[in-house]
Amino acid sequence: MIIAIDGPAASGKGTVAKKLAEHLGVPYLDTGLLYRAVARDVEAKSGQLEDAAAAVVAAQSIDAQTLGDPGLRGPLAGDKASIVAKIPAVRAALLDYQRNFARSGARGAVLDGRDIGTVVCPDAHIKIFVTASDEARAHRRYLEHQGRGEAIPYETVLEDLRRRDARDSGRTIAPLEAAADALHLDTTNLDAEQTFAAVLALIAAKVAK
Ligand SMILES: Nc1ncnc2c1ncn2[C@@H]1O[C@H](COP(=O)(O)OP(=O)(O)OP(=O)(O)O)[C@@H](O)[C@H]1O
Ligand SMILES: Nc1ccn([C@@H]2O[C@H](COP(=O)(O)O)[C@@H](O)[C@H]2O)c(=O)n1
Repeated sequence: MIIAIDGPAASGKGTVAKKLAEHLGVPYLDTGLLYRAVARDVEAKSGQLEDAAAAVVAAQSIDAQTLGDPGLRGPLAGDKASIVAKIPAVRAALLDYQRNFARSGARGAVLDGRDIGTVVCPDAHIKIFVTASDEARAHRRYLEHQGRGEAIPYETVLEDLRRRDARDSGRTIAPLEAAADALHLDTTNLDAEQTFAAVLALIAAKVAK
């Protein structure tokens, strides 16, 4: 069973996707890391995030071993990722990687991102679009930064999130949007455990249909 989980930044999709994959015993891919890695590599090579040719080379040579790089975390890496993510040839170059991953698990896989249900795995058995209010998402990310000892003001975090969401939703190719057949989950008033329980309930209801 392929499960596609999409949603805006800090909606909690990665947390629930990872937990779900562990629960089901299937592989999990955080596809945002691919775009973050492309931004890191293109910047190291050409210094220009908008250098489409260099970005495509970086996308074609993604090294899974480097996706755990702590330098890929954080708001700056996310912002840079959203710049290379607007380049159509980069998205095309990452498609095979993501689709091969989705097919790699004998019993399925869980992928999270922005376009998994719409573009990467349009035939996914389950699609979930996770949202939360801007303020709830910013608060979560603010706490996350604090936990890492990074003192970023809440207002800055909120502005960063909104700017990135606008870029992701407004791009012409594979924008952040729910697939027509996605199940929607608003996690504004749910903690991570409640979100996981809600996702399991959505899946059970869909499978029972
Ligand atoms: N339901 C929840 N309630 C409160 N906090 C949550 C919830 N889900 C996740 N979190 C916390 O919120 C932060 C963002 O969660 P997460 O990284 O899963 O979001 P995301 O949607 O995958 O973000 P991104 O797309 O930027 O990677 C993390 O610190 C996480 O621990
Ligand atoms: N399927 C995806 C996943 C991510 N992106 C872009 O990467 C940025 C970083 O993603 P995170 O999930 O790690 O925050 C994101 O803002 C998108 O621009 C994408 O386009 N498609």
